[in-house]
Amino acid sequence: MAVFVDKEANQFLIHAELIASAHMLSETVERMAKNITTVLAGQYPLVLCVMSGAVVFSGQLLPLLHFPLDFDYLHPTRYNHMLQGGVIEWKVLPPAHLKGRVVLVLDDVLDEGFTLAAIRQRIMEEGAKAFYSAVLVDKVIGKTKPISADFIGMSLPDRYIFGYGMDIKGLWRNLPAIFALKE
Ligand SMILES: O=P(O)(O)OC[C@H]1O[C@H](OP(=O)(O)OP(=O)(O)O)[C@H](O)[C@@H]1O
Ligand code: HPA
Repeated sequence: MAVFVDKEANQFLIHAELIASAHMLSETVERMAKNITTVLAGQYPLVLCVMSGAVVFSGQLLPLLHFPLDFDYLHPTRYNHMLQGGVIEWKVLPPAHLKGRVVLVLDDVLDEGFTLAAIRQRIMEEGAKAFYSAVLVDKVIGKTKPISADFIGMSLPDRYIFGYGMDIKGLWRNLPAIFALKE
């Protein structure tokens, strides 16, 4: 099993192209933290990490937000180890203590936008006072999306990306940079 996984994982890396380096990502997250601070400092927001893809982004961003906040997570999934999205399945729903709060949702990638739109709908239905979203990557897909993010790290072309929290068939969330398969 481990040998088979190693082989598949190495094949992905051999055919990968660097899209955003660790240095570029750290500068991007610093800039986002400044923008988020300008808008949300003093509002005691509830910050929600969208598991699993936003785990690295959230972990890097949080220590740069120097104001009081609460932190929790939610887990919808739509890709489930596939390269194309399907129906949204809620593995973990947004927490009940969001009622009356200013909520900031952190996600790794805004692709077709269905996941973030479903998250916003659920959070507003549960009684949040205001909804903000920050995405590390906004993909340029040439189609109108059902939602746009309030804070965007970088726009990238419509290619499947992985690393920095994002998986390719469940693998390589642990890479420190963002890669895409060579075209
Ligand atoms: O804009 P969309 O096309 O809806 O896609 C974006 C969502 O897809 C990914 O999650 P995924 O379903 O892969 O869950 P995971 O992070 O647990 O793998 C990603 O983390 C976003 O939340
Ligand atoms: O390009 C992607 N990479 C990883 N996860 C994703 N979820 C939507 N698009 C992507």
